[in-house]
Amino acid sequence: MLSVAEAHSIVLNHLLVLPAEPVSLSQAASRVLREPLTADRDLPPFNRVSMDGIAIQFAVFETGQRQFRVAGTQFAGQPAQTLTEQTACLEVMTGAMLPTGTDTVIRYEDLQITDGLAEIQIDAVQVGQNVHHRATDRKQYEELVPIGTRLGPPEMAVAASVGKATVLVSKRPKIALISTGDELVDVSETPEPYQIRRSNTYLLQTVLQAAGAETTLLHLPDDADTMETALKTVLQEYDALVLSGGVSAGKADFVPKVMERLGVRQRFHQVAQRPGKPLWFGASDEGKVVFGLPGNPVSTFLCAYRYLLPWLKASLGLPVLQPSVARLARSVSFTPKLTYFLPVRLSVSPDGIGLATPLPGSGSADYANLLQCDGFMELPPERAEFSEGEAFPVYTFR
Ligand SMILES: Nc1nc2c(c(=O)[nH]1)N[C@H]1C(S)=C(S)[C@@H](COP(=O)(O)OP(=O)(O)OC[C@H]3O[C@@H](n4cnc5c(N)ncnc54)[C@H](O)[C@@H]3O)O[C@H]1N2
Ligand code: MOO
Ligand SMILES: [Mg+2]
Repeated sequence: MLSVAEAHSIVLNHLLVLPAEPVSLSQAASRVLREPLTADRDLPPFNRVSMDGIAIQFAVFETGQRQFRVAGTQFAGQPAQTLTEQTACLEVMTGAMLPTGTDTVIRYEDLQITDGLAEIQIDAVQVGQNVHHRATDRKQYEELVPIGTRLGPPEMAVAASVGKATVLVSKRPKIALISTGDELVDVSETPEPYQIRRSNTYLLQTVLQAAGAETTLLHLPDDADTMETALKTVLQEYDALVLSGGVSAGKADFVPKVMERLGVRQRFHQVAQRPGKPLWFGASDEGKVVFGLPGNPVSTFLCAYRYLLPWLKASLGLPVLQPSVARLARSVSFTPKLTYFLPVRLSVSPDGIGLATPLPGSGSADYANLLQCDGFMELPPERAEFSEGEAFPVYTFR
């Protein structure tokens, strides 16, 4: 049976190829850049006054002069004025252009202005102080944000400041999230005693939307022909399908068979792991990708976090999620020769070390257990005993 690392690597060999599309900047938050952002002007574009006060010529201050006649006021949003009389000054406001003929700004806090005469009350003045000089942050044409960056708050601010009203980004992958199972009813329905409400697709939607996918929720019964007919259309309309349920050994587990009929070639079925052993993965020759996640909710979640999310991030050109490392807060035994994804609660010990406390629970159908869970610790298959204090990788989702 395939190892976790082998399955992960096969999944990452089937990334989506996403076209680029222009979107207006107001719709671009969290999208992934397909063009670099470059400075259209120097940053800052002019010598910018950075404190409210007066602008003077430093050479005059150096001669010992402390009183300067106020010759006018330079506000932000105006072209630069010129100080014609060298021994005078101009009042200047933060964000204004530094007036021509001046080079230094003294704050109001360090002055007294009486009857149009400003008296400087400090001696420690540096030439050029309180001026944010043109091009000191970045030069015109310099690349500010490279291709492949996700547009977070600073990137959005930079895009706006360089005039990108429209920005080229990766198209969001269209992913269909499909629950399967005759026992499943809609969230709005009252289940019969033999039914439950479907929950996996809501879990999947939360994982995938946050990472930038456009998702649609669908449901199919446990009937191979109905599934085949419906999925034929779905495959044409979406970049990828994520099914939950119908992939293990039951008489109503039709997903692998239906996918084969639809020309989606199986790349693997079953991974040496718990939970999630029945995981199915396939791709069509046209590049459509299908994840068949095991239906038990904890398996669905683990597989979504360990395989689907890295695949989506890599398809978007984003860094694939890296596990953190924590120490086991108590010893654990697990004898099957499978990678064991242990649900844990994370905390920090008094000496600053990350601690993972195993959560008791009744297995992979116990989705209520996830409410207390911060992540899954990945314990390797070749061992059965894991001692308190040993460190292992943890995939966290909080
Ligand atoms: N003989 C074997 N039986 C099973 C095996 C096995 O290897 N041999 N594997 C077990 C494991 S591990 C898992 S996990 C499940 C996987 O089952 P399927 O992927 O075939 O899923 P279903 O049979 O359709 O459902 C399993 C379970 O999950 C519930 N479910 C399904 N979808 C949803 C949903 N959208 N929301 C909430 N709950 C859902 C479903 O009601 C079932 O209880 O198979 C084991 N069996
Ligand atoms: O993946 Mo199954 O969830 O081990 O029960
Ligand atoms: Mg089944």
